[in-house]
Amino acid sequence: MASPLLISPSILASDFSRLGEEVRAIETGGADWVHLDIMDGHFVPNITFGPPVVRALRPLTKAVFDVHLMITPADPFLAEFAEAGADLITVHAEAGPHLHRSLQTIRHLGKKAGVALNPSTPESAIAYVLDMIDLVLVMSVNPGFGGQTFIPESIDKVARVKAMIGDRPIHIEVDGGVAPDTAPALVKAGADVLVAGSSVFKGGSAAVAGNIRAIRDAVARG
Ligand SMILES: O=C(CO)[C@H](O)[C@H](O)COP(=O)(O)O
Repeated sequence: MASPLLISPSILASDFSRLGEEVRAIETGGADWVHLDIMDGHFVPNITFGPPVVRALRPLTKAVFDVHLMITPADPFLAEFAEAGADLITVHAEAGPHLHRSLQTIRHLGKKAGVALNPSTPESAIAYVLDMIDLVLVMSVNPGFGGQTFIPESIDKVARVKAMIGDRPIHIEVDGGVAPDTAPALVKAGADVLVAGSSVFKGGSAAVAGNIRAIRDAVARG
C-alpha cells in the first residue's frame, strides 16, 4: 500500500507526571497517531497502565489512539479498551489463545485491528488472518521496555510482510529503536507507520516537534 508516512510516538518514553501535556505536545508536534503501550507484567516483564488512563487522555486529542496490547489474555479487555477510546487495537500473535477470535472481536467492536509480531515470530503467523486486519506491527525490539537497541533483521522482515500483504490495505508499523538512523531503511522496506518513543521524547516536550521532523527529514533524504 503506497501511503504517506505516519508517525506514532510512544508515550512510554514521555514524562508520566505530565501525561496530558505530553499527549498535546505529540499532536501539536506533528504526529499522526498516539501509541499507547499496555503492559501486564505477564506477557512482558513490565507494567504500564490500563483503560482508565486511555479514557482520561481521550478528550485531549483527536489523534488516532493506536493501542498496543502486550497482555495475555487480551480478549477479556478488548471491549473496555474500545470503550475507553482506542481507534486501533493491536494484539500479539503470541498472546493467544485464539488470534482469529481476538481480531473478530476488535472488528465487531467497530475498531481497526492489528497483529503484532515479536522479533522471533515468523511472518507466517499472520497468513490466515490477512483479510481481517488493518495493521501488522513488526516489533524491532523485544517488547517490554523503551530505549532498546534496534534489531536490524527487522528490516528484511518488514520487506517479507510487505510481500505477503500485496495490495491489501494493511499498514505496516514498526516499533522499537526507531530513530532518524533506522527509519529510512524501514520505510524503503515497506513500513508506513513508525512508532518512536525515546527518539521523539529526548529533550522533553519542547523538543518533540523537532524530533518528529528529524525522523521525517531522514526518511525524505532516504
Ligand atoms: O512497545 C514498546 C516496547 O515494548 C515501545 O513502544 C518501544 O520500545 C518504543 O520505544 P523506543 O522508541 O524507545 O524503542
